[in-house]
Amino acid sequence: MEYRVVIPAAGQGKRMKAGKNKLLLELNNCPVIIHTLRVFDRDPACRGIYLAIHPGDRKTLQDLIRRFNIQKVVKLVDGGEERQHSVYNALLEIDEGIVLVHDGARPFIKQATIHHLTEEAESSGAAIAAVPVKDTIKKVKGGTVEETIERSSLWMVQTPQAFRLPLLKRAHSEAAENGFLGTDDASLAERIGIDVSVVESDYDNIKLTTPEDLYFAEAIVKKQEEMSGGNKYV
Ligand SMILES: Nc1ccn([C@@H]2O[C@H](COP(=O)(O)OP(=O)(O)OP(=O)(O)O)[C@@H](O)[C@H]2O)c(=O)n1
Ligand SMILES: C[C@](O)(CO)[C@H](O)COP(=O)(O)O
Repeated sequence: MEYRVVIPAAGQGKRMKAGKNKLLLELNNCPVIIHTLRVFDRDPACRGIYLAIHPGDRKTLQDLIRRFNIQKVVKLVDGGEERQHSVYNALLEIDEGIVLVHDGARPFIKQATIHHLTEEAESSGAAIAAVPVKDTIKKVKGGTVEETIERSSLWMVQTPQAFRLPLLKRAHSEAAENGFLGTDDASLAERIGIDVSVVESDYDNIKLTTPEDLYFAEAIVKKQEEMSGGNKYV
């Protein structure tokens, strides 16, 4: 199932405290954003990458895309103040088909998950990657436990999130009209009554958010290289 992908990459990485966009940090001598772009660039089903960027990173990203021979970036779009604005700006450049939204900061997404999501979005309209919560989750107020939340129905939501394009455009435009800001794209669809399917992903698909995530990322890169004899994208 062919698709196009929006990759929001316009953040500042404040929680990473790297002093620059965390997507430019290197894992195994290759910037995080290139790891992410390569997964889609090497997927025959991907018909185009729409990258939302901070204007200050444009030249750097153009150079990296050229240096690492990434072929499928159709457009570098200026991002916005929040992730949601960045995604919407890129979305407006796409006209047809199934669209995925995938964080630039999640470099370990697997092609199998992408394909499962695109098929699910084609049949149901909207599908997200997620994994079951492993820890016990409690609601805390003022330092005291209010409630232990039943865990069996709790999932940690990731990206990619896949949609039929008109549905996601409507979800974004209605959110913008109503001043609603969500932390993911599915929440914009949920609020206008759209059912969102869940596709079970894996725990390697981490988002690089805080400094300790880099230790996990190094370990995942190493594991993937060992498993694939040096080529983690096959
Ligand atoms: N205005 C923004 C904010 C975030 N992102 C992107 O959305 C993804 C997920 O966001 P997050 O991990 O929160 O990244 P940052 O916003 O960079 O991090 P922080 O919140 O710590 O500043 C990242 O690929 C990030 O580049 C974006 O395109 N535009
Ligand atoms: C979209 C997301 O990655 C799903 O887990 C997440 O919600 C992004 O949120 P953040 O606040 O930008 O980390």
